[in-house]
Amino acid sequence: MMRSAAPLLQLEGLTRRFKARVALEGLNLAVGAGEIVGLLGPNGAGKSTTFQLLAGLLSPDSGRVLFEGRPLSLHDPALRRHLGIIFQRGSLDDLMSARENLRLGARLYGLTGARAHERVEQMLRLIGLEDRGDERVSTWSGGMRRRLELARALVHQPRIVLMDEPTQGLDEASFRSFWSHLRALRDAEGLTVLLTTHRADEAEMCDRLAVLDAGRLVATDTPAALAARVGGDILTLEAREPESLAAELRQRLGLEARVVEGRVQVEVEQGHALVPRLVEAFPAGRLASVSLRRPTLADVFLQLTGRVLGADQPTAEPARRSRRR
Ligand SMILES: Nc1ncnc2c1ncn2[C@@H]1O[C@H](COP(=O)(O)OP(=O)(O)OP(=O)(O)O)[C@@H](O)[C@H]1O
Repeated sequence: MMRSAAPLLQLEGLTRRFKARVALEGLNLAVGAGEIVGLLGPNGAGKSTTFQLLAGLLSPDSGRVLFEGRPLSLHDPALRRHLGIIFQRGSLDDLMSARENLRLGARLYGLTGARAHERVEQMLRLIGLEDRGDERVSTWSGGMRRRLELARALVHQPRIVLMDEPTQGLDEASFRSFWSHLRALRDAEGLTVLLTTHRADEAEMCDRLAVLDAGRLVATDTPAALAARVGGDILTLEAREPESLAAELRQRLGLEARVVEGRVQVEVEQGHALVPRLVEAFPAGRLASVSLRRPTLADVFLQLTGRVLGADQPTAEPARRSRRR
């Protein structure tokens, strides 16, 4: 499918405070037609606030949202019908079947009769649940429900779908299945997607990411370009006394070592060359294990903000020099 770079959705200087607390500070972001863009950040970064501003559940203190260059007002149904929304808590009616949920979704947007029927069946097929459509959704697994949420958000054929933490709580298999259906729908319907996430694996699936930290945009780029900002490899060392090991790595070997969630982490150019040196420098009693891997988006986030993605607290090493670039 061809993707155009012209922005379908534009966020301009979006700012929202809750009393003295700034939840979002001057967010600028353009989302092109056909793109899957992820807002990535830990708890409290401002993702849900952004989502609520877009969904029309909150109004901004300043800034605006444009859809195809036109300001998106909270109460303009003509524009709002171009949006499909998946809330974090979900909006399915448990007492209804999947088909009934989809029909209700269609009716809310004025889609009835044969056209509604056709669209409901098409959506059930696209999410691979056409055989289960008459079952009550209360009996369904979390993964099946999330796929149905997706179908329900898209039943009126919106141009863009907003999803707040769409795969929260899903296991690996359901996560994969949700994303393969989302991609298929994007290709089949020319859909544009803006989602929030604090999962590094989900962020990897997006075409482009906007990294948020404490209400501010700290980077926007493709996942690959962001990952490339962390040069080389990530070495993770397990030790009984991680803090003292990190200090020694810094002093003796001049490495940029930090403690992340109880393990020592080092970012190095040539990880495999360093492993034997480490094993030699530190006797077996001090070093329980050494592992080497390529950087993930969680490492990128740590480098950009000094914070662990998915955690509420700063890393256990506040004294380290700031790595904000
Ligand atoms: N209704 C509200 N009243 C007061 N403070 C709020 C409100 N909503 C959000 N905040 C604050 O604004 C900041 C941003 O919150 P937001 O919910 O947007 O973060 P988030 O990135 O979505 O986090 P999470 O992943 O936990 O949902 C936080 O400090 C939060 O406490």
